[in-house]
Amino acid sequence: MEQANISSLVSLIAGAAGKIETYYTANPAKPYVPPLSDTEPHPLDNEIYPLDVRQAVQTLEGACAQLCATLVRPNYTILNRHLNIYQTAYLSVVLRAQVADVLLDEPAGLHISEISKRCKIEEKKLARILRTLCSQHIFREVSKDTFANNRLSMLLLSSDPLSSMGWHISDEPTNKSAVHLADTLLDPEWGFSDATERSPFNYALGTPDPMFRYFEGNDNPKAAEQGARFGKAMIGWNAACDSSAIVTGYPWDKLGQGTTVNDIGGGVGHISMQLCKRYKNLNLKLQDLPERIEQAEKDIWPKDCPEAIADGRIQFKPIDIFAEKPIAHCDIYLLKNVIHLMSDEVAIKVLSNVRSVMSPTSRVLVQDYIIQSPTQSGSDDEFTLKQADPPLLPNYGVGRIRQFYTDAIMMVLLNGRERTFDDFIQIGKSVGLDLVKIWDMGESSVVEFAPAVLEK
Ligand SMILES: C[S@@+](CC[C@H](N)C(=O)[O-])C[C@H]1O[C@@H](n2cnc3c(N)ncnc32)[C@H](O)[C@@H]1O
Repeated sequence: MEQANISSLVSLIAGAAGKIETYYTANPAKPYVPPLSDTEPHPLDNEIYPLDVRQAVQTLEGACAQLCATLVRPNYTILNRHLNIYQTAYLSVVLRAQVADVLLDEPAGLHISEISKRCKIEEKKLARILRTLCSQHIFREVSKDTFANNRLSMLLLSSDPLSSMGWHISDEPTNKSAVHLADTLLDPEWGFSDATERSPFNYALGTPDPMFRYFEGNDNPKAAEQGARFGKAMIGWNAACDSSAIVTGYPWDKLGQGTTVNDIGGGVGHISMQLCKRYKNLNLKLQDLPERIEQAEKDIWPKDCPEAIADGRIQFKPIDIFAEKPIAHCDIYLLKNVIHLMSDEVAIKVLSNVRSVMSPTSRVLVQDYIIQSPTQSGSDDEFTLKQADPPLLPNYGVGRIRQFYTDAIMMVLLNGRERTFDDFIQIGKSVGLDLVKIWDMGESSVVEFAPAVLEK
């Protein structure tokens, strides 16, 4: 009779927790793990985790979840999963009512009557919502009916870009579209279509425009506001998922003076700007839809990186990647969190447009998740990501769940998808690109392609 391996999971948890604690205690400025009640940032909060610490975090989250799923009665667990919907609904309320902002600079907390007055939500209802979130370690009930911020609720402040991502997920467009996922998939016409404009987003919002077109906001101020909010949201996403790791995880400094990097679908240029500031050998080009490029050129870069404009190290050029070719003969074409927006058919079209303007020495860098299977898939090698040790699921289970949630976001909003290693090889092959290397960025990965060598 096969038995669950409880003690191995417990020791994985102990080992991973110890490793993370050591990482904190080695920090010279604040050599301790801050308590949840602390509202001051810790210097490590926005540091990119070293790979071994990242793996410890994934092991901790994966093993805790696997241990609970194993030991706790199944009907407890499944019922709680169904009830998760209320966490999203409650987060939406506190974001919209800006509760964290109201509690800012109130270390002793505020009585619910005062919070209610300032947030314009009925007192007893708001208390129930806050108490539920406190029980999930978001906010703190200091004494009965008096609430304060804590380490987690500080990330709900309207000034924090992650709160923009919270709005994007818990409100329109994501939440409303996700509610219609089952309807869309069970619709005999919509469910079997890979067309971008046949996604649950279009089903739910009743618009024929793909989400990013909709975000351009033509005659629709609400959509334009959501689009601008999304630009900020991506900054929060990148910080939370360490996806800026590409800034230090790829050998940019080894590239020659004047290397041109075209950040295609680069949004307002959050990554380009970091590359520009850090590596003086790089010249950047930023291409995105007109609205984003205008925001970048007129608003963001003059404020945050005027020196790049003065030195002519940044070029802004709008593009519709579905219909146009990018600027030709760049050394590097970076598509970060862009290819996953697309079905295979569209991704092939976009990448073949890129391929058609590449020089023989150009490279394409695609940064997305590489989907890992929950079943063992041979041994780790230079082209695969490290698998977890048993009894953990080989893909770390809940420890790497964001790869699957991001895949869900793509399906719901755009009929896009995250891809496996084999999917990437296949897509590359079909447009004349050969795989050079997989760069493990801790959570997502960078797939480097070069023009395929033609066989004589
Ligand atoms: C998920 S965001 C990624 C932004 C940025 N690369 C990053 O990782 O922070 C996708 C970007 O693709 C852009 N995009 C979507 N459709 C596009 C199109 N047809 N042409 C050009 N850019 C597009 C969006 O405006 C958005 O900035």
